[in-house]
Amino acid sequence: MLQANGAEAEEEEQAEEDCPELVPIETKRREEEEKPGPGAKIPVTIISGYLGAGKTTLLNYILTEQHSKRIAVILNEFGEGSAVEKSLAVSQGGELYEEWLELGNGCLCCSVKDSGLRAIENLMQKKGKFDYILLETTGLADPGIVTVVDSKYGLKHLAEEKAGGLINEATRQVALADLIIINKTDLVPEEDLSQLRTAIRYRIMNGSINGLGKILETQRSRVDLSNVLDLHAFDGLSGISLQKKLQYVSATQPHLDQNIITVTFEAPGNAKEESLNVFIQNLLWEKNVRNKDGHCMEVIRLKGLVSIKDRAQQVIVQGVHELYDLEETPVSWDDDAQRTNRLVFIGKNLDKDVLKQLFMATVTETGKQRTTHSKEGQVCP
Ligand SMILES: Nc1nc2c(ncn2[C@@H]2O[C@H](COP(=O)(O)OP(=O)(O)OP(=O)(O)O)[C@@H](O)[C@H]2O)c(=O)[nH]1
Ligand SMILES: [Zn+2]
Repeated sequence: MLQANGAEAEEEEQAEEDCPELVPIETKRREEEEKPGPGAKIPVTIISGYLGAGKTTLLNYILTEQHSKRIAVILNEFGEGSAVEKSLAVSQGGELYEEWLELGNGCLCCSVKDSGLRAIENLMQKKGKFDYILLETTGLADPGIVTVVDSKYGLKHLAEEKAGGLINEATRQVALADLIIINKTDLVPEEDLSQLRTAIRYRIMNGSINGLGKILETQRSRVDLSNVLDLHAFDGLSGISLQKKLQYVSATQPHLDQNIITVTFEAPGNAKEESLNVFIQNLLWEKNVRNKDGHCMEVIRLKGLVSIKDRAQQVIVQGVHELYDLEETPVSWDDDAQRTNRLVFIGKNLDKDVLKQLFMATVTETGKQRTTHSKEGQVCP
């Protein structure tokens, strides 16, 4: 199923010539590593997983947890909304060496061939400043090595049907992972967890190149770091390099689910908390917000940095399917500066103008929360 045919094999060879070897393995001992020789390799860990599963939470945990490792992070971004993602994701201080990489809404294999690879190369030039490179890819990107799975929505993602009987993203991510982290175990009862475990094991056995993914369960992505950073321990077993994996995937699967798009915008002003909640609930719970064609918008993932009226602190909005949170950050708005709300929506049938207009209605004093694009009493399927 995942075998390359002749033409694809040629493409693979071509790609291999273009791409410097990225083999993520061969961690040297600390002492040996102090003076990195020409052949020294820095392990690359790719954190994959469906939208909102907990990848950034895992990155943040790794970056803030006490450990003696020097880690570089490349975090992919969502187009213009990158400022949001950065402010949500960056852990301050430390001696971390960070380099930001815009992958747009793209997939990893394309990105690794152009800007992604260059960013990694740039990091390689700074060899000696860090021991590991971590790279986060979006849920829709091609699979990597550590895959984070959402306990609450994982089964749904694994079961999603794709046109033409193609393997869905969630399944590919799980099948290709060296390490699978079942996260958010706090959100589900044991029966659900056990069902998810079974489904994942089944996918590993049946859809896999390596078939040896290790499974861990976490809350807030708190995993024993040796499991994440020392993936070379598993690699010997999988017998296939990162680059090969990416090529297998790019040769056999369309890159992204075309129907799912990202919409981002910025808007000035202070939102009224109650109106903001109604806006979000209409989108995530009622699902009664329609685009210009009359199709109901389906938001899979929502994140943003918002300004709420009478609150000094910046507030982060996080939504994953029907669940959402408004969380005050320790960061205060600069009094003199215009407060700017930044929002990122990922989903189907999204319309930027409509979303922005509805959001703007929550920030104007007179704005009534009235969605001209929702039909009374008619809920989307
Ligand atoms: N209840 C619960 N929530 C969690 C857990 N881990 C992460 N979250 C929340 O889930 C939301 C999404 O987490 P992120 O780490 O941003 O997910 P992500 O995979 O990086 O998301 P994308 O980059 O948008 O694909 C945030 O609101 C987190 O606080 C957990 O173990 N339990
Ligand atoms: Zn993230």
